[in-house]
Amino acid sequence: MSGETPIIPHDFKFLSSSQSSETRPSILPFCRSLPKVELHAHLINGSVDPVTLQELGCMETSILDYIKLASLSNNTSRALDECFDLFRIAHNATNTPQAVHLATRRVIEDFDKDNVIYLELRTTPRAEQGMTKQEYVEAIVTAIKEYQGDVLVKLILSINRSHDAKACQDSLDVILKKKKLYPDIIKGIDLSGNPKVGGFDSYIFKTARENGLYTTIHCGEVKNDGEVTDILGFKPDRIGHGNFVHPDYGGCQENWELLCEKRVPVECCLTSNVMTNTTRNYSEHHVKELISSGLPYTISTDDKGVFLTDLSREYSHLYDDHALTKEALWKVSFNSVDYSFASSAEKSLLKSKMIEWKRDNEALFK
Ligand SMILES: CNc1ncnc2c1ncn2[C@@H]1O[C@H](COP(=O)(O)O)[C@@H](O)[C@H]1O
Repeated sequence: MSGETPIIPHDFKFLSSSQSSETRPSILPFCRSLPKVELHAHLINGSVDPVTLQELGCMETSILDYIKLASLSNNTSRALDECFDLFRIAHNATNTPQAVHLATRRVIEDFDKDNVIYLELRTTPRAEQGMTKQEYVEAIVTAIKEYQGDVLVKLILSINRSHDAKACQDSLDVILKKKKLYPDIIKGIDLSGNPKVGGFDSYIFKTARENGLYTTIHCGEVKNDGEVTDILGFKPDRIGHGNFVHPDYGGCQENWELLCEKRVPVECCLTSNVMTNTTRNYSEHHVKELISSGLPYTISTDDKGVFLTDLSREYSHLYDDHALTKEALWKVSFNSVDYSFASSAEKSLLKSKMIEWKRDNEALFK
């Protein structure tokens, strides 16, 4: 790629670095070397980075559009809708099994470079002209199986909440079929998509659970108290975002109490929430409430390609904006192993790796 025009202009202003207080700037190297666990990453639309889009033949103007939220001020109520408009860009660039395969490989390599030791990717089975939903999933599973590096990779298949009942049932059929074929890779089912559209259909998730899939559901990414009650009542294995649960953050007391009672781990995506304007800023993010109440949570990137972030940067915000110690950062990653959909044997192995890393890197904690 040398000699080509850089995709990201040199004067590009990254929202995540300009908004963080970054009082102790030296934390990023620690976060980089920390072995990390990523549990909430949307594969194609979201995690594919600008360089890979270029490799896939995407036009430069589209690539700049794809990352425009990372430079815009987020104080617009359109930010979340704009984000969903942008997702078509990566979809257009990945409409063959070969492109989906390459995109998956590159996303795994990116997380590998960031010292992620366990990665759960999630994606919505998608049909295109010349590609069925089954072929789409096959291309991703093949890329995961071929990958030879150090990251343990699992797949969560998503249902898009904006799709009609027939399309959701069709996706569920594909998901259950593929789960039977690849039980060690396909571990869970997710509900995602524009939170302002569609809803939670408990039947789909009950059926998935009965068929041995773990469940994670986007919940309270925008205010919707009734839906949050239904989702928490279902008690998924994890929820995504959870911004609008606590009454001080636009939710309600009943739902907060339900979360405290059920202790469903929350996948927190700070930069994504700041950029889509579903939280005010990093330091006022609702993770603050989860930390002070001792509730289970994990830190994730959501859409690292769109928001120009990575998991190390997300961890650095816990230190800079929520005053967590290095020891506490390590514990967040360590605890995330328990919330993952890995097998017991895999969890033990991951935990041993983390304990060993800590023992070998005591000096970094001083
Ligand atoms: C910003 N917060 C978010 N909230 C809800 N759903 C999101 C999301 N970010 C991404 N997605 C969901 O993931 C899809 C892209 O990945 P795949 O093409 O399936 O791999 C998007 O189309 C959307 O449905």
